Amino acid sequence: MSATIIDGKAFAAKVREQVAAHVARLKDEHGITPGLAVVLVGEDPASEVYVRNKGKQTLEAGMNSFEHKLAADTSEADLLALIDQLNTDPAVHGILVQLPLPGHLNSDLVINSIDPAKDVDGFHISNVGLLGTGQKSMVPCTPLGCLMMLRDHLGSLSGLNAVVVGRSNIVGKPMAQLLLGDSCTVTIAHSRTKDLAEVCRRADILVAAVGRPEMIPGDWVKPGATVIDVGINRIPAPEKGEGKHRLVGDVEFASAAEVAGAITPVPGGVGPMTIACLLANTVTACCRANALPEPEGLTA
Ligand SMILES: Nc1nc(=O)c2c([nH]1)NC[C@@H]1CN(c3ccc(C(=O)N[C@@H](CCC(=O)O)C(=O)O)cc3)C=[N+]21
Repeated sequence: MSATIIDGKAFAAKVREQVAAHVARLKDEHGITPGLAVVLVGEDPASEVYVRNKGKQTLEAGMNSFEHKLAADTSEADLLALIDQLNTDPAVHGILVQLPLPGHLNSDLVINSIDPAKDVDGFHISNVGLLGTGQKSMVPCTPLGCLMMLRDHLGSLSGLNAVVVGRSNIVGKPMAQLLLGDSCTVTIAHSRTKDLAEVCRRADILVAAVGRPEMIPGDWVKPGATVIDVGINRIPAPEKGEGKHRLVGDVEFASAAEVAGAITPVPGGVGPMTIACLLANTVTACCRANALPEPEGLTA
């Protein structure tokens, strides 16, 4: 293995320290405590673990955490009423509605009912439009975390060929916008892309966000490239015992690490950075709501 491992877990811990320091200052100097509300509809066990981790890290950073767990059959009207209440609650600076929502709920409608200033996921159409036009916005947490790691590792991204594999609204598209904002030449590839391997081999920066376990082998990676693996896929691991699972990314780590200049591992890469950026976005939203200076280095 020749690649540098980009330690997202350690990086995320540093980001959380910066967040905590800023939160302490907001409390001391202004008597303000940032608050994050997380809304979970239904009882997906994986989501519950994730929501619990977010709540724990929010409190550890000195912020308030408000968890709202609703039944799987909650009506759209009830969910919209809760969001309305959170929109007007001055103690709530950030609102996250855990996705995916149960099928009977229109997630576009729900997301777009969140006050854009409190939309710490950056999924509201108004934030999407602001990001796309290079204006100040709330930036989606996963792509923001990827950008922080890329800037930290590479310094300038200017002029580099970036290939984003995956075109989702939550990762692929906003990631492409951020890379364009840092003057990369950006290609968005996806499952229908012709000669995907060739396209990937041109990438100085390869971001994999397709959600298919180990889909990208090492021989699709340009020697020396920086590889960001967004995938978090749970696959059976009979070698660990019956019914056991392990996490893998969208990139075949062992072979890619032979070729890449740097690579993020799964777990311990993009995942922890996503949660750290959620906390960072909550502080940013709180500062903006109170017309106070924003934390430096924690926004795009
Ligand atoms: N509105 C909304 N916003 C989200 O940001 C959002 C969401 N809905 N729905 C669910 C997904 C999933 N997600 C993860 C974040 C961090 C880890 C993470 O920290 N993973 C650890 C491993 C955790 C483990 O061991 O299971 C790691 O990669 O090292 C995982 C998953 C955010 N999501």
